[in-house]
Amino acid sequence: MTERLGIIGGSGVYRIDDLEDAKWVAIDTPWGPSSDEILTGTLAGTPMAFLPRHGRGHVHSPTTVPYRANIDAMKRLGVTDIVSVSACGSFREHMAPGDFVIVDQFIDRTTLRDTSFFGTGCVAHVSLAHPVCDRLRGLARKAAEGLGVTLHDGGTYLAMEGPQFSSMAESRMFREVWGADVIGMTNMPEARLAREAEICYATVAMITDYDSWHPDHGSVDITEIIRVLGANADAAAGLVRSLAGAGAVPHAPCPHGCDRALDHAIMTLPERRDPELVARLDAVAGRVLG
Ligand SMILES: CSC[C@H]1O[C@H](OP(=O)(O)O)[C@H](O)[C@@H]1O
Ligand SMILES: Nc1ncnc2[nH]cnc12
Repeated sequence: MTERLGIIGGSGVYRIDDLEDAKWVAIDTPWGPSSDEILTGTLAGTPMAFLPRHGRGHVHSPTTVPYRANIDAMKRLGVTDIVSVSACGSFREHMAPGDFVIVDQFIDRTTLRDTSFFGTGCVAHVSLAHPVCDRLRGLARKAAEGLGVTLHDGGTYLAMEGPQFSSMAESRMFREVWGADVIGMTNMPEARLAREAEICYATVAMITDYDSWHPDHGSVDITEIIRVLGANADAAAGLVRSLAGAGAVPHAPCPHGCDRALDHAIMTLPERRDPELVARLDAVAGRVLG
């Protein structure tokens, strides 16, 4: 199968331009439909698969995004590496609206989502100590250089359930006590599921606001977020173009083992596995389930 670079576009990023042989394709998955059709094509010679996380027209809330279907569909299309381009609030004075942060860690505060492909009848435990693929992160950082935006190399992304923004007390706690740098609502469980599907994953956080902690910036305001996203549209498009030329695909074996995450992860004895669940795992875990 053709290997592809996957891009998951967040708020404000609903399509990518300049693809050769561009085609929106619907992929059937055992986890239901993905957020939208997936845009396939070639950019800078690289086969691509682009998925608007919330769907074109922003249909899905952070809670109702079908994360499992999205990752499964990307896997079925041959995606080996996914870069998420996401709108985020900032907990750091020096990470200002308009800046990009190349995230390297996550804290998961989501509560209402399916967080795993595995379960009763096929139990698996993958490592998530380093949820971001360091090689892909390096490529994303390089791709973001020269876009004319201020870049921050490394940062902890806190994923909240939403859809409401944080209270000021939460915002202060996340920043002062928990050490988070940016906040969003979507990259978990996406990163967990990508790891289970043995897909390298990295996030470029586009800072849109100072959340609710900053004494000089009042509380987070969606109108302002949309304004910043609009102002960043060219930089986001430039990022995707240079990511395509960054060499993630064709995919060499991942030095961090993201693409072998299931090697020793499945605990359930073959004779005790649920055939229905095993069948649903054909794309995600077919490599190890046979
Ligand atoms: C439009 S502000 C809140 C919304 O934006 C972010 O989405 P995404 O990560 O898909 O760019 C955030 O997580 C919320 O879903
Ligand atoms: N302050 C914020 N909190 C959560 N998600 C966001 N997305 C953009 N800004 C955000």
